[in-house]
Amino acid sequence: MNRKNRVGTFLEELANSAKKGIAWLIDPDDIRTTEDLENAAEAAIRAKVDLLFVGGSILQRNHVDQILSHLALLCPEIPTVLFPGNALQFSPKADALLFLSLISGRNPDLLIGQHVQIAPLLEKSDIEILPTGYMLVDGGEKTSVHYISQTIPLPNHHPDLTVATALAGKFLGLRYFYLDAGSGAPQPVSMELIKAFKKRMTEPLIVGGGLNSLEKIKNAFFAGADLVVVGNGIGKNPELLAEAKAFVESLRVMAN
Ligand SMILES: CC(C)=CCC/C(C)=C/CC/C(C)=C/CC/C(C)=C/COP(=O)(O)OP(=O)(O)O
Ligand SMILES: O=P(O)(O)OC[C@@H](O)CO
Ligand SMILES: [Mg+2]
Repeated sequence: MNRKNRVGTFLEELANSAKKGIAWLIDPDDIRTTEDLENAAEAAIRAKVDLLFVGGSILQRNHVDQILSHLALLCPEIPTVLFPGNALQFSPKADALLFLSLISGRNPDLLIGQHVQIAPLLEKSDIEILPTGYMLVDGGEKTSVHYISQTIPLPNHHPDLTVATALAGKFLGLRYFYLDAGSGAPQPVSMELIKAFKKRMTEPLIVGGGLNSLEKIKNAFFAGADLVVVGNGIGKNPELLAEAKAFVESLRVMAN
């Protein structure tokens, strides 16, 4: 087994420098034809996104495997990262897997259950495994993840709870953290929460949910997010990816 460490190294590099990254979350349900996928790959290459996340809370059909195989041919230079709502979405065709544990919740199936189901397959694959503390934050509205996970999100304005949760995750051995306000959240994760995390934690921080404008994305970065995930915002404004990436590039130039 030759397990790579490309995505983890990239995330750690972001956390240990002034560099920032952009991931595009592709919802498999939005990919209906080969043309949809070709267009997505072309847009990802044009915008120079750093990572392609693939997954959803639930899927209408499971063609994740096909999507990942095609993406590997269409844009081999952009790593694909599975962002699974459950073990059914696992595919060894991705470059990496967010091995999410929903540490903001108290649903044992999403803390350890789904993980046990998939562990033997993971051992046999050479996919990169990213042990990730996934923290759902109240984004002002109930989203699919709230409903599917049947958990209560962290309050968006009580940083001590988020920091305590992240610290517990770190002491359990989790190496990456994801603050998510949920897909399409009216209010993204607050700058206050992101800043509080970054003040106490050195681990890479992924932030997503409701980041549907350049201003919101910038705020997440200014507060300290290392990698920003954008999903639904792209459907409404296809230029958002390129704009966000251009902003990230300008920070890179300033840092050098
Ligand atoms: C480790 C493995 C294999 C599984 C564990 C899975 C866990 C813990 C998941 C946490 C909870 C969860 C359901 C996360 C899903 C996150 C996700 C991919 C959200 C994407 O957005 P959607 O909620 O599908 O958005 P739309 O409603 O816009 O389609
Ligand atoms: O679709 P959006 O709102 O960008 O959210 C992305 C992702 O963080 C949701 O889990
Ligand atoms: Mg979805």
